[in-house]
Amino acid sequence: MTAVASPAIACEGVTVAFGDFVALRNVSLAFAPGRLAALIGPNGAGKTTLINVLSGQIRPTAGRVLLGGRDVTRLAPHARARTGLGRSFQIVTIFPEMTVMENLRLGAQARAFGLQPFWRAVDGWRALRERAEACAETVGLAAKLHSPAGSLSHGEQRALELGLTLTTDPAVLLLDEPLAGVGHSEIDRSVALIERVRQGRTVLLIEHNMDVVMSISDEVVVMTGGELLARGTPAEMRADARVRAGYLGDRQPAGQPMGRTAYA
Ligand SMILES: Nc1ncnc2c1ncn2[C@@H]1O[C@H](COP(=O)(O)OP(=O)(O)OP(=O)(O)O)[C@@H](O)[C@H]1O
Repeated sequence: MTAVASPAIACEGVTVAFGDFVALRNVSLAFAPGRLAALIGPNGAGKTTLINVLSGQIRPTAGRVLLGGRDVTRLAPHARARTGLGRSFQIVTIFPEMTVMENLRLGAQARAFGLQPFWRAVDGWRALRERAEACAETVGLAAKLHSPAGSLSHGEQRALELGLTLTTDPAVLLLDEPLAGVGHSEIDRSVALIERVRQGRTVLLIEHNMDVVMSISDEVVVMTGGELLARGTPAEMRADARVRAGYLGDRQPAGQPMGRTAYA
């Protein structure tokens, strides 16, 4: 009998209600290791809510979340981070007056040790510094290690944000609009960076830029009104009549962002 690998991350029957409003209704999804999937859909479709459920920021009203086959539904975000899950947020969450190194070191510390004092760990400080340097190198900020984060361009700040998600070397990365606010001149560089960090990882990202979604994704998941509408390869989604009618058709000129997000 052939062994079937567990999905890297999955949710089963997830429903999220905010009072009377149902933001997610019975959503089941599984992502195979090493794939990059994009979550698309109009504003309010439930994309961020789903990412929040997967990362532990929101406890679902019903359903469960599995990480590498293990039920993590009741684990807090930092506990999930320690089991190999990284996430970024729609807004940049770095400390502008701290240097790139300080941001990364603090990020590594918070994720690796939580509220525990890091100096309890053997060689904790050196390990944090080395991890921070490696992350800076990966996201192309090695030359800016000692620059205040606030002095970086927006694209570089996004790169730093991505670096922060890598401090625990996560197997699964959840990225909420990693290109939000990145100007045209920096998009190619940011996309190349995502391509680099996805190596050896499973990535689920929310993105409104359809050109980027169609070029980097192994698969596309389309949501609307808190439910799954369709799922498939970029080519399949382009050809899907329901998806075309809703998002990719005449209403949506090629290359234009979908929904609210504007690109400078
Ligand atoms: N904490 C909350 N309390 C009440 N309603 C919420 C809460 N969080 C989200 N919602 C609602 O749930 C719905 C889904 O929101 P969500 O942010 O998941 O959508 P989205 O697909 O990520 O949209 P966008 O592309 O605009 O970010 C929206 O109608 C939103 O107003």
